[in-house]
Amino acid sequence: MIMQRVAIAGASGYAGGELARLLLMHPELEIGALTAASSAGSPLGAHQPHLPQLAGRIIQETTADVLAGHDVVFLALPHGQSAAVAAQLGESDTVIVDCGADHRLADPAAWAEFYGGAHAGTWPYGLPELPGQRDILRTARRIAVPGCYPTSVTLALFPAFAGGLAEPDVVVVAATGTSGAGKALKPNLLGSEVMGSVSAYGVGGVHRHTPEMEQNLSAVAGVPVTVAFTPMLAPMSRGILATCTAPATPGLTAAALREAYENALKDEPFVTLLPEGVWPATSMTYGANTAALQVTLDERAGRVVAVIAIDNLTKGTAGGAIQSVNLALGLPEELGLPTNGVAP
Ligand SMILES: NC(=O)C1=CN([C@@H]2O[C@H](COP(=O)(O)OP(=O)(O)OC[C@H]3O[C@@H](n4cnc5c(N)ncnc54)[C@H](OP(=O)(O)O)[C@@H]3O)[C@@H](O)[C@H]2O)C=CC1
Ligand SMILES: CC(=O)N[C@@H](CCC(=O)OP(=O)(O)O)C(=O)O
Repeated sequence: MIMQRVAIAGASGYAGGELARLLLMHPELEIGALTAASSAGSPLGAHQPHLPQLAGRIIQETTADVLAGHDVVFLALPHGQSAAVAAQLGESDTVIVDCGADHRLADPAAWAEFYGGAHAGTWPYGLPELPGQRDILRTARRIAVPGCYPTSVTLALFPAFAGGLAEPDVVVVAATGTSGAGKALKPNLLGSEVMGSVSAYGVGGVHRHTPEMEQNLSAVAGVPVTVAFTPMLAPMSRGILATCTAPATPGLTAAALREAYENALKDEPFVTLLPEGVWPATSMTYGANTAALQVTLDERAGRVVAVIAIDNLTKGTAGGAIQSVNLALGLPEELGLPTNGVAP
């Protein structure tokens, strides 16, 4: 069997480390160059000690020359850097996968409002579960990996909007772990600030993932969907738990809602609709490329309520990225990806 060679730019970071962990388990992808910035020249084992199989590999500079000659290049770099590196790589048949935000948004005005600076362009969106998206990804040579919160919220609500079961007025409250912010030291992420406390941040419609959620759900609904999004920081390293609600369309019953979700998700390998009465917890999805989902109708408030858990680094970044790459390379979508979590 001829293995396809894969480079990871940003290998010393959280997303790069999770890509490497998963790629070590992939039967048809082999890890080639590992690159970064300030850590170039040092062994990967100094930055990702949980990956002994790669401990002796030396991290290289992130240059077009080092990344050339691979079948797939994952860019797990800060916003702005991935567009710059992708531009240096130029036109090629290599599958280039941006784990950052640079190529996710279709609307340059939304980019300018939430990120600022020049919009790099729009690449095929790496969420195979979105209706119609699998076929697009099968021929894609550029892939924009969704943000971690948009992955969770889109998976939680797309069955409701695809079935015309909810009004386009979404409210999301979601808690995330600290790894979502990356490895660099940030004052609000010091252990003494995070331990034993849950706090809201990015309140009031300013979080940069808001337009991405609206983009995804509007495409499914066929009308503009607004999302009122409140993120929260929870004292855990990994995980997102998102509670997503929207007004139910008149006449919707709990049974019809459940049936619509069952039908929409029955063939999805990485979205589990939990048995009725079982509610998602981040611990169910730790290290798995699986989203754990539950839905109900709040009949008193007249709202669809969907609760979803993902691992932000697995389904929310690296696992979702490899799932899309499997499609782009003509491999089985599930190949090499863990579906089971770790419990307790
Ligand atoms: N963490 C998460 O849950 C998620 C992250 N992402 C995205 O993945 C990307 C990486 O995030 P994350 O891993 O958390 O971030 P980290 O801060 O943990 O890692 C950043 C990585 O990028 C490297 N790097 C920084 N600047 C440059 C540069 N100029 N040239 C080359 N390499 C550079 C760093 O290298 P060095 O250490 O040598 O400086 C490091 O390897 C981001 O775009 C983020 O949006 C997406 C979804 C979720
Ligand atoms: C705790 C924390 O700060 N979390 C990050 C998670 C977002 C993330 O990782 O998203 P990108 O893929 O767009 O980088 C945040 O809210 O900005």
